[in-house]
Amino acid sequence: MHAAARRRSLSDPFAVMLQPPPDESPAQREMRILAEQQAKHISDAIDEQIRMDKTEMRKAKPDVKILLLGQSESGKSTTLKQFQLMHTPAAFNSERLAWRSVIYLNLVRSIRRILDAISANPDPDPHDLAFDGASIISDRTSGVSPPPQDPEKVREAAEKYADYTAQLAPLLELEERLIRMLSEDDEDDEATRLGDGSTPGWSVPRASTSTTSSGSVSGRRPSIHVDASTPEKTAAAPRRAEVSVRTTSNWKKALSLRRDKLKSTSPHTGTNELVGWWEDPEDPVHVLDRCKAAMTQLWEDRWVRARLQEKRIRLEESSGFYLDEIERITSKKYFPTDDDVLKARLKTMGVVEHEFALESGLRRSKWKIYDVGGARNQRQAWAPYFEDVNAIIFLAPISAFDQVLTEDSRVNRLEDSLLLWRTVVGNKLLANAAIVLFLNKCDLLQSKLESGVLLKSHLLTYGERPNDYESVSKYLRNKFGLIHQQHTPSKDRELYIHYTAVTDTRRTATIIASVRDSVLRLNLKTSKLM
Ligand SMILES: Nc1nc2c(ncn2[C@@H]2O[C@H](COP(=O)(O)OP(=O)(O)OP(=O)(O)O)[C@@H](O)[C@H]2O)c(=O)[nH]1
Ligand SMILES: [Mg+2]
Repeated sequence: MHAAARRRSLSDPFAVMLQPPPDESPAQREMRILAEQQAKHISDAIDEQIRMDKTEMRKAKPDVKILLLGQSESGKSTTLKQFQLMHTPAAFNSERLAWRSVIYLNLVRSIRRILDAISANPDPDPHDLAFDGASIISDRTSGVSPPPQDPEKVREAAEKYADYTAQLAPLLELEERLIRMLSEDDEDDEATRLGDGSTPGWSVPRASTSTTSSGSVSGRRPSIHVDASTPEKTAAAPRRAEVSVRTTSNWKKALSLRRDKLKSTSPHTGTNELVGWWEDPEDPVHVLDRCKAAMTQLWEDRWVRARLQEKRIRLEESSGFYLDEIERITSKKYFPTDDDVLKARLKTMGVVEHEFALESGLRRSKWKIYDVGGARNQRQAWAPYFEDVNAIIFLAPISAFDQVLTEDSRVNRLEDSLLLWRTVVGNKLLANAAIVLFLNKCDLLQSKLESGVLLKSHLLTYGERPNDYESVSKYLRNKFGLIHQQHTPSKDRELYIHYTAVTDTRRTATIIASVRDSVLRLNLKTSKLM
């Protein structure tokens, strides 16, 4: 309340009572004026405090709350990285070095996938089916036993496998070490509590870890762990399971700060000096450097490529693919580029919150963006965030039409995306939220179609339509659009659809700017209506 409004009028009985007495002496008058001045001073201070509190409150409340939704590997965290690159580049840069370990881990994992694939006695791994883009149709008919093998070929395969495994054994040890490094600041009880990722304790917003644009973390400690939660990922081979991260900041900090530990005592001055990580004999880069030639040989081996093709393993289309750049990635002074960081794959567990200040025209707005885990056992954590969200960015990786889910190899990824989309757009809590659909991984869709993979083999309703990028992308756009139209609880809600490849910085920057403007425009319209 303003001070003037608190001053009492003469009709106020208290004001009448407080009127100066008619026989007031000059000394009394002076005292009274002083007291009134003090009271006014206090009253003004209170008013100022209230005004400041209001401003603070306005500051604390984000203008826009956005949820990134979509199945696992749809590109949610990559989209968030693009927001960071555009709006908090300093924070992105400060975390760049920490991504090195994830990139190494992705590279080592690709090598292990090849070794598994060429193994003479392969251990059937449902992840590989999901990973290599095996179609749901071919999976369902794969009960046929393989033709009898030529003994000479079997011997050759066994020799090759033994040879490569011996040369690359240090990499397999390095994989364990990298996982340990990434989870070093994890707490035992936390890791246990996380369990299968469905513990109610962290599935509600309150329990989420809050990260700000500058990368600071508040709330619970993060944890990175090998996700052995899904049925397929049991005792078979925990190393095969994907490495996941509950939050993104502490591990980044821990690995960036590792640089500070790299001090050596100078032989000349006797003082501690900061040195590069490559001077640290324990750094993973040395193992990678030693295995560089064997890795390159393995990846370029035509016999190996033929085995991968037989098993329909298309590593080039997989997440965290760096095999074409072994030389650069394993060099001693390797420093991840923007593209390397965007390509790095680390599965999200739980919900991660990021804040951004976005400029649009002359207006600066505060955005909170929530990145969630998209795997099936993560989805129950989404609903508590629906309530007052302003917009949803839903990512549907349309290149995945011939792939199955990692967590359930019976389910086609496109089918899962369509069902998930239907649930999201039909949700009443989201009736007032703007819906933005990213038909993502368009780059992969294009190369997949060009390599001859037919959409109609996986999506029967596609029929005899042409199998080119234009026709397929348009068809899928219409399919998603129609589901929205049929299931939306508010008929006049606008749907914004974009064809995206969120690893492409230039293209995504334009799309993000357009999303920002649409969301702000809608927000303004809604607040005027209220
Ligand atoms: N080529 C290509 N790769 C992409 C694209 N979008 C994402 N990726 C890659 O796909 C992988 C998975 O992306 P993420 O952003 O980690 O997926 P997510 O949706 O956060 O997955 P969860 O955390 O498991 O829910 C990463 O290695 C990305 O670099 C794209 O449009 N094109
Ligand atoms: Mg993620």
